[in-house]
Amino acid sequence: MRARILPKTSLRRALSVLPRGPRSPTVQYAAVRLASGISQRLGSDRVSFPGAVESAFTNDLKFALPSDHPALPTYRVVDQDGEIVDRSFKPDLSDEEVVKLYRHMLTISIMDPVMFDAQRQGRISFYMVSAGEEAISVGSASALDQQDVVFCQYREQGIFAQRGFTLKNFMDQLFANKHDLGEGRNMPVHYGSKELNIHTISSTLATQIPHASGAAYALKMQRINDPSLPARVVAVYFGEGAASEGDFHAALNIAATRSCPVIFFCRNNGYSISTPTLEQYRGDGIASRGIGYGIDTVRVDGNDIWAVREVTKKAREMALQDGGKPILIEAMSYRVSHHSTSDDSFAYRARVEVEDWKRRDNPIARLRKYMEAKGFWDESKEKEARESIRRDVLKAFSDAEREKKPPIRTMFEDIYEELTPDLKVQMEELRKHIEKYPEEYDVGEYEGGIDSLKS
Ligand SMILES: Cc1ncc(C[n+]2csc(CCOP(=O)(O)OP(=O)(O)O)c2C)c(N)n1
Ligand SMILES: [K+]
Repeated sequence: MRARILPKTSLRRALSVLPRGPRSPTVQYAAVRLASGISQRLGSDRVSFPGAVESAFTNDLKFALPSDHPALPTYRVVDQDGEIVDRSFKPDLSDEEVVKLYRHMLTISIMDPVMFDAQRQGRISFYMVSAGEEAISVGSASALDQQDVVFCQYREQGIFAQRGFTLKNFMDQLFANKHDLGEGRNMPVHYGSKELNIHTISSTLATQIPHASGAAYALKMQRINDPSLPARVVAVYFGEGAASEGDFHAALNIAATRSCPVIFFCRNNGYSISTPTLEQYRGDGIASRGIGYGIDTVRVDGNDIWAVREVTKKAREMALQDGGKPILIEAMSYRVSHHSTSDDSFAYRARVEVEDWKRRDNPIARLRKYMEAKGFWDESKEKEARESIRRDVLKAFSDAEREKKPPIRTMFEDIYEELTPDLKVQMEELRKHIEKYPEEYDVGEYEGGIDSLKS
């Protein structure tokens, strides 16, 4: 007899009728009994294992094969030619709002090569561009609430731009000047903004993912204690390479078991530095992992800003249902650029592959074609937009480059509320050292020079 497979949701449904919050052992056992009661009614055996209460018994010895499961489809609304392919789609933005999104994508794509070249000229120490991924960051950010909490990896400058990070904010961080919100302590591109609810980027891959689950759990608990608080979700971004880290798995599982309102947003761009996805995994991308952890999952065309917006809007809605739950979005794209200024990607991929991709599809060109077809964009508007953005980028660049670095003293601050006696001694040692070797240190670059080290 072939066993009947029960809907996966039945245990969850059984648990959902029970009161929320930590459950007593008796309540937990009741939920398992309830769920196994459902399976008994459908005619399977009487015993059910606590680890698989919804699994029916079978006499067929059969291994589940990945090939039995077709790859998850990739949702899209607008195709490469800017044509709407989802007939049910209704744009929810005015023409002016669409232009705003487009300008944010353009801004990033104009700032990126300027700063990449600035690194080559030795004017900043490092840079990473996000060419080909502008729709993912701008589109998803446009579907979040400003109060939602965001964790980024490092290739999501479009999220910062969309949430209100200005060109000055970008440049101040890149030049590590005295206006940098991080006081010059991080490598370039490791932005963060408390005001915009975006946590500071960390170089250490995937650490942001469990942080995001924890933050989502905190939001959920705060709202249980005070239901008048606004409903917020956490959105966390990472590459498919970062999803090979243990932190990714721990984060998904804790979010699933604790029902945390977090959107896991994977940018699958085909490469983790030099490692192509073919060598990174054998399963159906990152989406299959979400499903494996019991998380509602969708795959989307990352070059289609409309599709990215639609799935993010829906994901946000779902993440707030039933008291909160995690969602996974896998956005497919292609990393058009080198990984960073420290990489030459033609050492591991063919130039023709990249050229092919550029010709075939591009998120900015796609939205431009859409806007032109709708009749609210044309060549002269494009030219004006590109020129004015380029002017703004160069102005912010030269303003930020001219500014002094933060006071040297700031390197001792913000660890403790006040400088500890030990830190005061170290600061004094540094001051004496600089005074002893004045030719070795150009303290004039730093706000306040050596005086900031006086206690
Ligand atoms: C824990 C850790 N391991 C390795 C690295 C080195 N590293 C930096 S970026 C990167 C590739 C990550 O690729 P992916 O997550 O797919 O993002 P993408 O760069 O493609 O946007 C690696 C291996 C790191 N920063 N941290
Ligand atoms: K990647």
